[in-house]
Amino acid sequence: MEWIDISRPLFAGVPTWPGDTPFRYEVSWSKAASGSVNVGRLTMSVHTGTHVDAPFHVDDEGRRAADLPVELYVGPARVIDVSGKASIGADDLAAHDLSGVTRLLLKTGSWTDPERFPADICYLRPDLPPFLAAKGIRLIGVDVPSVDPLDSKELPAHHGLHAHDIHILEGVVLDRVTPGDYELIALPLPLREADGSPVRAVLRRLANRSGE
Ligand SMILES: Nc1ccccc1C(=O)C[C@H](N)C(=O)O
Ligand SMILES: [Zn+2]
Ligand SMILES: [Zn+2]
Repeated sequence: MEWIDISRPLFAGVPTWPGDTPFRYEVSWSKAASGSVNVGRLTMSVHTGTHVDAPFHVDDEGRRAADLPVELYVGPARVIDVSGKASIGADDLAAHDLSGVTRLLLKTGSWTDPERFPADICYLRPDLPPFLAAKGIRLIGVDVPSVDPLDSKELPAHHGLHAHDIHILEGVVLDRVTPGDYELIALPLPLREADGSPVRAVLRRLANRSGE
């Protein structure tokens, strides 16, 4: 089985959260100047492209990127299609059998133009975190830049997920991914202070178990 890259490419001009630090890569020391190598430097918000939020993003006492348990970001994951909805709550997932699922990726299809930051996205309603926690889910992934509405200041989904110890993966690309069971790798960098981290996220199909 092939690995499917579900990461967004990072380049100058990659869509970023309005007002946040633009992505930049520059060769700070060129091969010509150094006589031996090109050496690059990155400037970016950690919430760019495909990334994880660390609890410190919404909680001053919360864990930083380097404290995130690697086990959470490697292992079986279920991809489900929830496209065509303005938001997702417990009702929307009631028809899905999520027994045994610890990592859940929601294909909302609501970030349609990868070249632009979306104007409107499918978000998670406040009744979703307790529902997911009751199912045993520990990691939720979405194909949009946030689990909350883009204009939200209170961030109920971020706080609700954090309160239920469910970790957040944002900005995955699921357009080419068929719903089903996969092996996921989406490891954060060991950034000691950071409130999140870019990740390289990949999926590999697992042998079919359920009929989904
Ligand atoms: N970059 C920002 C700048 C200002 C305010 C919010 C953000 C965010 O990134 C929030 C988003 N819910 C996120 O976790 O990615
Ligand atoms: Zn984020
Ligand atoms: Zn977030």
